[in-house]
Amino acid sequence: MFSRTSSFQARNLARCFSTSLPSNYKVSILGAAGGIGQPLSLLMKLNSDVTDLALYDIRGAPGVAADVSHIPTNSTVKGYGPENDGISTALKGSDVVIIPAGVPRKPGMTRDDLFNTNASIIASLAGAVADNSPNAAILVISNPVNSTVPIVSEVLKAKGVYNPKKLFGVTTLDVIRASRFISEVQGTNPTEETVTVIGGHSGITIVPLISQTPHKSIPKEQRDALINRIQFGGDEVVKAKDGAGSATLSMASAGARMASSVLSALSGKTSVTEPTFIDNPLYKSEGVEFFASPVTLGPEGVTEVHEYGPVEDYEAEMISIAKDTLKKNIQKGIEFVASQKK
Ligand SMILES: NC(=O)c1ccc[n+]([C@@H]2O[C@H](COP(=O)([O-])OP(=O)(O)OC[C@H]3O[C@@H](n4cnc5c(N)ncnc54)[C@H](O)[C@@H]3O)[C@@H](O)[C@H]2O)c1
Ligand SMILES: O=C(O)C[C@H](O)C(=O)O
Repeated sequence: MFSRTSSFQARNLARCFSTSLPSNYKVSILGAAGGIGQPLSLLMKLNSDVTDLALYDIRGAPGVAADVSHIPTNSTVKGYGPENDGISTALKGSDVVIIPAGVPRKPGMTRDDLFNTNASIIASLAGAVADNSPNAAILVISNPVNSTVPIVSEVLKAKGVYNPKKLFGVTTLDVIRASRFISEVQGTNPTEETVTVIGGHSGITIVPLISQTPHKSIPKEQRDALINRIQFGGDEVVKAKDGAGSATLSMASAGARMASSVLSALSGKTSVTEPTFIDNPLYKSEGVEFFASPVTLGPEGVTEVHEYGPVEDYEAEMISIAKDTLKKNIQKGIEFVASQKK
């Protein structure tokens, strides 16, 4: 399915410059009027690879579109609601579809507690993507990512349009948190810190590989606290927002970074390596169908899935624990779609 490499030494963001082709892409955002959707719409309006921005939400998208459309960049913006089958028009011709639609956590909830509400939202949006933009790259932000990505995959399979090279669970927020948090501990510049984060996107399934950074020798107590903060960074924001939702602005920044990498690779301008939660060939023999690995992106989506490389014993143990939880989360998504067919 994908090519693979035997080890991954490069940092999370390796860019190999090739030809510079003009880009001309349509991007749709589903859930565009939400806490993530609005700043993400703004950031995609600022992306020069985008010429057509379609904003869809069950409420409020035309207003967001009117607002963002006044920014003088080279793209047109249109907003769509559910009336007149707005989602079909929004999706038609899309090269990239970004999905932050769904409910966020409140204090005391896990991401898995969102499953009952978000699973059906995601399944229905995935069906619309399959019908209207089957060749688009799909970036799933809605939680629980460990289950919503398998849901999208099952829906696309049922519609006969599944391309595993173009389905991405967005785990970039874990990556940017890792850079920020490690720089706080080490007193360094966060823009120069890169940490490979693998596994999934919830608590113990988030595995930052500190041993592959220049800071592998930080004292164990400090290191454990750092890993815990990266794994549970989402809870920090949920607690601070005190019932008003979860991370939106940092998430928009992370989502825009991932979307920009995908767009840049689609155009053949750059080949970028980013960790992302994909239908992963590397761990299927262990029963783990999806796993976030560093992935090189190209004009057809995923071109290479990288092994995570050498890790220390404590990290190997974390990876093993993450895989056990991931198997259950993935199965839950698959079973949800199967139950809808009955
Ligand atoms: N992957 C990550 O790292 C990450 C980070 C932060 C948040 N999230 C998740 O992203 C999701 C959105 O978070 P938010 O803070 O933007 O929530 P929000 O409530 O502010 O916005 C969600 C938006 O989705 C819209 N929506 C609901 N059902 C829809 C449907 N069927 N079609 C189109 N739009 C629909 C709502 O109208 C709303 O505007 C949550 O599930 C949250 O847990 C993921
Ligand atoms: O924590 C959440 O529920 C939102 C998001 O997944 C995050 O990591 O911030």
